[in-house]
Amino acid sequence: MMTIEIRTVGVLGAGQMGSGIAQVAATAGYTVKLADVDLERATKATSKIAAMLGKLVEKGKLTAEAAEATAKRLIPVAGIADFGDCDLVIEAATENVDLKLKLFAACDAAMKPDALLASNTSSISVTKLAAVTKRPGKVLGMHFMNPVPLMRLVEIVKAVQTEPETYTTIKEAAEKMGKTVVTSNDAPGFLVNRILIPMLCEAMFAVQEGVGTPEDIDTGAKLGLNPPMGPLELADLIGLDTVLAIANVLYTDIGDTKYRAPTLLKNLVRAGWVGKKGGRGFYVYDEKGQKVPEGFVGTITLNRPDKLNALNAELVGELHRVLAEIRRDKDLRALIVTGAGDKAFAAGADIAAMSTMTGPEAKAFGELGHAVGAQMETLAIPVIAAVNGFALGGGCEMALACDFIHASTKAKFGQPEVNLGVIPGFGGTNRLARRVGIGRARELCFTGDVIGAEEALRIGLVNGIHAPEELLGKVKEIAAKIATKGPLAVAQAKRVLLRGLDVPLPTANELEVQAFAALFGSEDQREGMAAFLGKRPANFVGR
Ligand SMILES: CCCCCCCC(=O)CC(=O)SCCNC(=O)CCNC(=O)[C@H](O)C(C)(C)COP(=O)(O)OP(=O)(O)OC[C@H]1O[C@@H](n2cnc3c(N)ncnc32)[C@H](O)[C@@H]1OP(=O)(O)O
Ligand SMILES: NC(=O)C1=CN([C@@H]2O[C@H](COP(=O)(O)OP(=O)(O)OC[C@H]3O[C@@H](n4cnc5c(N)ncnc54)[C@H](O)[C@@H]3O)[C@@H](O)[C@H]2O)C=CC1
Repeated sequence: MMTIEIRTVGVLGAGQMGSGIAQVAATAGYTVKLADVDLERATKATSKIAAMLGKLVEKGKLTAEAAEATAKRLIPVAGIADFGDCDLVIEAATENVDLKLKLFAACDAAMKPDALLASNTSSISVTKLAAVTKRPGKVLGMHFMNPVPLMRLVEIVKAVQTEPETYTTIKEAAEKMGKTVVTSNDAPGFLVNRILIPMLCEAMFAVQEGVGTPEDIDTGAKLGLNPPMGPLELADLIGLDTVLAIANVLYTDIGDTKYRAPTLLKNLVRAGWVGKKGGRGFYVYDEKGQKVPEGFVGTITLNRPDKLNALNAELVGELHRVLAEIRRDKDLRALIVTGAGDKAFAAGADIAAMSTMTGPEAKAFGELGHAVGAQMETLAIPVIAAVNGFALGGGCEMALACDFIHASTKAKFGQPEVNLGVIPGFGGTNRLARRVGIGRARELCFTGDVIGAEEALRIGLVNGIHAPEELLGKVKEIAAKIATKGPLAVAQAKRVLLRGLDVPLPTANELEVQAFAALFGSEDQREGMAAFLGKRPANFVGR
């Protein structure tokens, strides 16, 4: 019996797997119709694939003509109703049996009678899916691996009903997409996940029982067993929701408790921490999907909210002590300073306390504030101010002593000391002039005017403004990004930028050359450059 010749492929589900399948199918010369829950998602995924093809052109792995022709073969569509002219539909929607049964019945109704229907399911019975269609002989599993464009395997799963011609046609199609095929009969988890999922779950049980940290488990597996990724890194890549769904199928269908999912996995999924695609799983990821080291970002919160975090001798003294401790902490790579409550970063030095101070007492207090500013400026790690409300007087000065400032849209800045018959005493006059220019600093210090976040952004006092509820998250993202960079390099950049401000340009340039050269020979310099050349993320250790 002849089976259909495949020209047009429908892909249902435009997530990480569906997008990859659409890319390799279009690259192989098939016309591809990509659908998701709506046209918008399918269109977004199509644009992402086009961007990915563009990257391959930049890297010289694909010609511009081939990329253009491939992109033209990719058509986002609104849904299953558009699959009428497809010769093959590959379903790659969320791993949920009820959903897939519904989608299979709908595809079957929309597709022409001789077209083939495959599922990329990781674990669900293909025989069960075939049984809800009127074409059970034309159904089978076509299990691609993640990331689809890079992984060479397709596991073909024969349903009980699959006709031999269906198998042969699909095998040829997979090979045309550049893949090697292995064949599995329909059993829970097929071949690859039957082996993989218990291994991933075992690694999670080890974390759950406190046997080792995720880092040690992954490093142990990578260096001891030689796979390219550790089991927990791989679970994060697959998606913890998908791993849980597969584990549940294995457990339910085989009925052996050795396949049960760890509570830790269930809890992570309940928390929405589904791995790399969601930004957090066993590890934390930035927007580019790069792993962000945790525990490297510290936060100091000025905590006296009933007085708008006004800086009295006790609070400034405590700040001085904590900063001295932070200087000795070899693990920290960035520090955030913010204020408690939702009204103030710090509304200045404590006016009640200052009102009774003698000249010498005021001098001592001012010197303590200056010492704190100098501590922040000379720490080897960047200090970022997250200004969540008023930053007035000494509060504005504390923020200015940080390397840079991000603020909430309701932040207010000012040096209103002239209203009290004094001037800034924690370094505000000079740091403000260096940050926003002498003219603006003079006006702010002479008038005592208080300015809003927009104006602070306009004059360069702050680097960015954010909705109040997003401020700390955004600043943490910036700090986390810095924490992924070479700590020695960041420290040298901070030092050169600070010291360079106060010396003539030729001297500043000399400082830069010395710092640049000093980094050569460090472990981090060797690692950073080797990682670039090896096309992998760098793992900096600060040595
Ligand atoms: C002599 C040593 C030299 C060393 C150098 C020191 C560093 C300097 O350069 C000098 C300075 O910082 S001088 C201080 C500059 N800051 C100001 O003038 C802002 C004062 N605060 C305000 O205008 C309003 O609270 C504000 C507009 C911010 C908010 O108004 P609200 O009506 O929303 O809130 P309030 O009801 O006023 O405030 C809530 C509670 O916080 C207390 N407070 C606010 N700012 C304070 C401050 N800077 N010092 C002491 N207490 C302060 C305020 O009194 C109130 O407390 P309760 O009355 O007990 O509820
Ligand atoms: N993540 C992995 O490493 C692998 C996953 N798979 C399988 O591939 C399938 C998809 O997984 P991923 O792409 O990782 O998940 P994903 O969460 O990245 O993508 C799933 C996509 O399905 C879409 N979807 C949900 N309901 C839909 C509906 N009613 N109609 C159309 N689209 C719908 C979602 O909007 C989403 O875009 C699952 O069956 C999974 O088990 C197979 C091999 C590896």
